[in-house]
Amino acid sequence: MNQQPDFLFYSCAKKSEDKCTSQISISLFLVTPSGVLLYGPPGTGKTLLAKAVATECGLNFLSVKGPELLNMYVGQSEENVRQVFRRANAAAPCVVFFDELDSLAPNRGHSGDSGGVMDRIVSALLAELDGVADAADVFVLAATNRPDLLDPALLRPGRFEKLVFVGVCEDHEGQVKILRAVSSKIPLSPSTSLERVASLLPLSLTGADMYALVTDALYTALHRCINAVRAGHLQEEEAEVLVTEEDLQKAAKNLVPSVSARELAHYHSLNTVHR
Ligand SMILES: Nc1ncnc2c1ncn2[C@@H]1O[C@H](COP(=O)(O)OP(=O)(O)OP(=O)(O)O)[C@@H](O)[C@H]1O
Repeated sequence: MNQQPDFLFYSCAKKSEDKCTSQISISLFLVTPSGVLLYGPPGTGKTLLAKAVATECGLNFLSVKGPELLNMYVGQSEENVRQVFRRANAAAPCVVFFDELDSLAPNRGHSGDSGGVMDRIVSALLAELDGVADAADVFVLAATNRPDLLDPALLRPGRFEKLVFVGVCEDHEGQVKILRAVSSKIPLSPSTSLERVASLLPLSLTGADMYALVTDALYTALHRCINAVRAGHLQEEEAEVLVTEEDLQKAAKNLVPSVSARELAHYHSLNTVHR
C-alpha cells in the first residue's frame, strides 16, 4: 500500500483543523500489525508526521535516531536495538519511531564494515521486528531519505510492509497550509496574504524550506525594528516586530530549494518502484 503524498503534506499543517487526516493515520495502524516506513527527501515532515500519528492516536512516542544506537564496542549496538524494543514494550501502548533507518539497517553484505557489525545489527532489528508483530500495542514507524539503501529483508511482510512516500508540496494550496502552520508563532502583519506569498513559490519546496523562509522574513523584520530604535525613530518600549508580506516576498526571492529538480526526479522514480 502506498498513500498519496497529499494526505501527508497536510497532515501536520492541518492536524488541529481537519480530523480526517488523523483518521487516515489511525486506520493505517488499525489495518496493519506491521511497521510503516516513511520515505522521501529531507525536511518534508516525516518526523512531524510520526509525532502527529502518536499524538492523534493517544499513544506514547519513543523516537530513536539510527546513528544514536551505533556503538564501537562489540555487541553493544545490537544490545541497544534490543533495549529500544524493551523500552517500547514497557511504554506500551506506544509508537516507536526509528529516524534515519538507513544508517541502522543498510543492505547486508554491502555495508563495507570489516567485522560484519552492521549485518548483526540488521539481524537483531529483524528479530525484534518479528517479535513486535505479536505485540498488539507497540507500533513501529521508521523514516529514511534513502529507501534504496535499506536491507530488502526489512520490507518483507510483517516488518515494514507499508511504504509511505512523503514528498514536496505540489500545489500552492498545500503550501499556504504549511506556511500558515510554520508562521503560527510569528507576528504577521494583518494585511499579509499567505496565498499571494505562496503564489510566488516554486512547487519544489519542502516544509523545512518554508520554515526557513518564514524565519528569514522574521530576521528582516527584527533588523528593521532594531535599526529604527538605533536611529531614534522609535522608543525601545514601543518597538514592535511585525513581519510584513514584503518581508516574506523578499525571503521567497532569496530562497533556494533544498531539494534539486534532479533529486526530486530520483525520489519520484523510487516512488514508482515502491508503489
Ligand atoms: N508538512 C509540514 N507542515 C509544517 N511544517 C513542516 C512540514 N514539513 C516540514 N516542516 C518543518 O520542517 C521541519 C523539519 O521537518 P521534519 O524533521 O519532520 O522533516 P523530515 O522529513 O523528518 O526530515 P529529515 O529526513 O531530515 O529527518 C519541521 O520542524 C517543521 O518546522
